[in-house]
Amino acid sequence: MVVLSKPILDNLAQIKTCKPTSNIFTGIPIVDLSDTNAKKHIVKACQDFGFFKVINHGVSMEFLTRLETEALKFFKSPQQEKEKSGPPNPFGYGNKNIGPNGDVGWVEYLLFSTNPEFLSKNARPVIPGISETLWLNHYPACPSSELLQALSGRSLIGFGEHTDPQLISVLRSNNTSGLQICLRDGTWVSVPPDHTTFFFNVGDSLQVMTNGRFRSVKHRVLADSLKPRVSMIYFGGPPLSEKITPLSSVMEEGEESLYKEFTWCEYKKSAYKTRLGDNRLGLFEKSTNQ
Ligand SMILES: O=C(O)CCC(=O)C(=O)O
Ligand SMILES: [Fe+2]
Repeated sequence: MVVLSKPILDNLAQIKTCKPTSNIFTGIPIVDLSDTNAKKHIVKACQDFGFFKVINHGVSMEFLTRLETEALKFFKSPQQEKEKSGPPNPFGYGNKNIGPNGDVGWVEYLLFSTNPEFLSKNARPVIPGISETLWLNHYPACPSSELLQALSGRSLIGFGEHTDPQLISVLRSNNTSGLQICLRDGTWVSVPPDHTTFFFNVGDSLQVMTNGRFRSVKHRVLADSLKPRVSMIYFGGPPLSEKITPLSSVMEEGEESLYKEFTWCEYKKSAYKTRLGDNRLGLFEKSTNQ
């Protein structure tokens, strides 16, 4: 019998585990930004999967490695030091608790705003007029053989299943696996990591703006017990007061919106009251007989 020490049991108590899947997804659409047809490939990928990987993006490896090194430096600092940058409310350091409604994961993170009032004078938003957040995640490797044994082959959930509420998310990670996406048929598949590329995923707002043509993809992260994973995600969302409605340019004649009208501010407020895995868009869907 394995007798676990109290701190390890405390660590495990609230964090969910799941059976690791060996389902490696080899069909991820790859968009080459140097290809003149890149736009077409992006649209198809957003329709089919809500997910794609970008190569030839022009961001230097040296810059990405520097960012990763700085992120790791922060996450390796003493817990007390890190806590001084918390809570993540709305920006700062968070540990295990994700959001205010009881979601927990094997993850610590740092949330930044790119809002001008928080930025140094040398920094500027990536897309002016868009509400932007940067999120750094660190999924530590399993700290002890005791915990590893207690898991008995199961994986700790690093970041539980969810869709991103914004328009688009751009993710770069180190070469540790963990990210999984849910395909249309409900199968979870693992995305092979690639530290040289960026992964893009469609968020809820873009699903609404395309009246369901683009798919806000459900995803999650399983922690790797042997290697830490570090990821950085840029979330581009609408401005706060913006109404989220289907774009007239994508609608066909006579086509009705599948969603009730709402602003990004209303959506954020409503999402804040839900759990990570809830279908947040459900509240804003029109019922079929409306
Ligand atoms: O850390 C990752 O790889 C993805 C995390 C994620 O989905 C998120 O922060 O919304
Ligand atoms: Fe996400």
